[in-house]
Amino acid sequence: MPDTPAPPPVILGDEPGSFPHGVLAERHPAIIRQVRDAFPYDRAVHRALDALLESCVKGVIEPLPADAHDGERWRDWGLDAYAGRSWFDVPWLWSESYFYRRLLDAVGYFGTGVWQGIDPFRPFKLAELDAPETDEELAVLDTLETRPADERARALLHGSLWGNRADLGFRLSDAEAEQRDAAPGLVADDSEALWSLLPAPDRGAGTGDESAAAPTRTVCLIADNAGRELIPDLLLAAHLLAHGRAGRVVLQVKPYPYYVSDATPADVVDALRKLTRAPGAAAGYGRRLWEAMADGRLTVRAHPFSAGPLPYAELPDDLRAEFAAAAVTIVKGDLNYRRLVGDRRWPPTTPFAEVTAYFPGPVAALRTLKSEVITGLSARTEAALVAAEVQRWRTGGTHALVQVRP
Ligand SMILES: O=P(O)(O)OC[C@@]1(O)O[C@H](CO)[C@@H](O)[C@@H]1O
Repeated sequence: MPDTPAPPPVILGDEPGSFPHGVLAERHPAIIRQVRDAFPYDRAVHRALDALLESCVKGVIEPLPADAHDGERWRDWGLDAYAGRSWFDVPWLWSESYFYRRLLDAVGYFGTGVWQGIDPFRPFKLAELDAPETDEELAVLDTLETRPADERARALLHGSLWGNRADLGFRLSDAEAEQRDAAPGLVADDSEALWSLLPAPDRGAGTGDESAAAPTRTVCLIADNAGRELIPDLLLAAHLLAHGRAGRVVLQVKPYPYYVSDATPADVVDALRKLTRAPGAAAGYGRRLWEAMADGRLTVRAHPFSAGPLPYAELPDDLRAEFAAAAVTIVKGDLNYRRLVGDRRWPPTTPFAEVTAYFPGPVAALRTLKSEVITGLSARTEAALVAAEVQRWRTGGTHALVQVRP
């Protein structure tokens, strides 16, 4: 049997000065401060936030409270092995996920008191949804109305891709991120392979009702951020449904607030309301999506694994079966990319198809580059990026990719 080389090391946060270390040592304390200032929390919450702040920079990972509703799940996800160790010495992906779980505990999200179920990130998400930039982006839909369907499809795909820059956690530790111009061109672009997985029906042979053409084709869309990313994701979903490229879209969101701006079911509702109340063409998209929710062509799922600390190689059976049955699973964003390829120090030219071979069905990644993990670059692209930016291209959020494994 041929020897399979061992995969490269998993990323930890233990190297001072590195990007992952900065997230644990600086971004997490900043998130605690921001959340604390955004609500009139009581003394118990302030004390719990103080304790989390102390623990996450100087302390060790502590177990969940004995009565935690998801204690067993987190034990299955490795808590027993990591409890008592420094946040910096365990897989970075795991540390980050557990931080958000602990933050929700600290603010009483899972408790029985007054703060139960209150999203600590909601004020930031709403501010973004109401920002003039969001309205400007929606107004662009009016100019697309008269364009051919294929051109509209490509524009909406790019809208969804670049929407991934709208990540409130990222902007917290990189305040200039939004001002930096996006780099023209993608570092990898398999968008044609994506479209060939989702062919538009042949209009000549059709009944006139294009949406009837692909009744059985399901697209799974693993969403990332709420607001200015989720809206273009929903617009893309609406287009796929309306033009018969998909008969059904399953939108996977997080079951609870996570990574500051990650979308939850409540955020989907906010985004749909925003669309239906917008002027111009946007309202039509909103109305069609509303109807699609009602008749089951658009479903929202919030699986616990979506906010789990593990790579997708460890998908639970039910999700595995869902993705296996989909025409394609579209995986949005940086964190989901890390989970898809494994949060490891891959040489950038490692083939994307190789590292995602385990995925149960066709998969497409739409991501702006905001962390060090990368696969599937050509040697030429990597060399050009390094020549221009040393390693800054990996984390600056200015580059993007569409990678597909059919
Ligand atoms: O998944 P997203 O929203 O595109 O990005 C998440 C992110 O901002 O958070 C992580 C660091 O905390 C990185 O993976 C990335 O920079």
